[in-house]
Amino acid sequence: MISLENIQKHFTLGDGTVIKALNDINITINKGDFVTIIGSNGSGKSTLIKLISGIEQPTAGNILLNKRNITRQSVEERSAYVAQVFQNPESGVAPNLSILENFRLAFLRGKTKSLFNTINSSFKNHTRDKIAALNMGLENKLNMPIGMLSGGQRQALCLLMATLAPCELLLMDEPTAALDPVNAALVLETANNIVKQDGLTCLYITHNMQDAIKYGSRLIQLQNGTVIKDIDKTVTPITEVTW
Ligand SMILES: Nc1ncnc2c1ncn2[C@@H]1O[C@H](COP(=O)(O)OP(=O)(O)OP(=O)(O)O)[C@@H](O)[C@H]1O
Repeated sequence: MISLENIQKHFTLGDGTVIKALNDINITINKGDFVTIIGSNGSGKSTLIKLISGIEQPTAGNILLNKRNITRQSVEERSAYVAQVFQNPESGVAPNLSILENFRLAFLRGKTKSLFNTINSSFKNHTRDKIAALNMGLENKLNMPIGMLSGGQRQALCLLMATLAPCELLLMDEPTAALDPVNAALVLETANNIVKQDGLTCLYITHNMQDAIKYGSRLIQLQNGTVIKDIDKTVTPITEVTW
């Protein structure tokens, strides 16, 4: 589905120092893959995700989506098929808008925002049902500003919102880093269910060894900007992960 061909990403600092964040990455991610990405600090995980979402552009190499070259496409253009959940639950929400209004904005991703004020009862009921499935009791707080919720509650909603509009690729960069273990597990289970139900392709960065073992159908390990492991977990189940 998505291929990274001979990807390099270098950052040049103010003093001329060049940081080689990614070196000659060649990966093909197939439709339906749930790829867990691990690696030590600075190994290039976030940079890889940013290249796929379009936040960063590669220094060299190409990114192909269904054989179409999207290397120079903007984040906005890619938002038609890429959904992203960030590490910080503050990101990706408008804190002063209500839960319902945030869901409306998410639903309108890639469409005209002039439809923002057309929240009808059907949209409200649909949103309530989706949120009720989280079992967090948030379906009764649709008019509450989303900024008043806890980090875990917000992150669970971010995940639902990210996948509200049709998308093919879900990118998650340490989505549970700011959460306690109970909320982290809830968010990951929600993600896992959405990925399976909607048949999404997913890239998920984690520093948590247990999560790296438990979630995903494939595991990629980066080190110093290169891929050092690429394991199909459906063929070779993993019981241990070392950084
Ligand atoms: N905008 C930037 N400017 C300069 N250097 C950068 C920039 N973004 C990333 N880097 C550098 O690129 C390398 C890879 O960074 P990246 O954030 O991708 O690593 P990571 O594996 O996600 O790390 P972590 O686990 O700590 O989040 C690091 O050396 C980092 O300092």
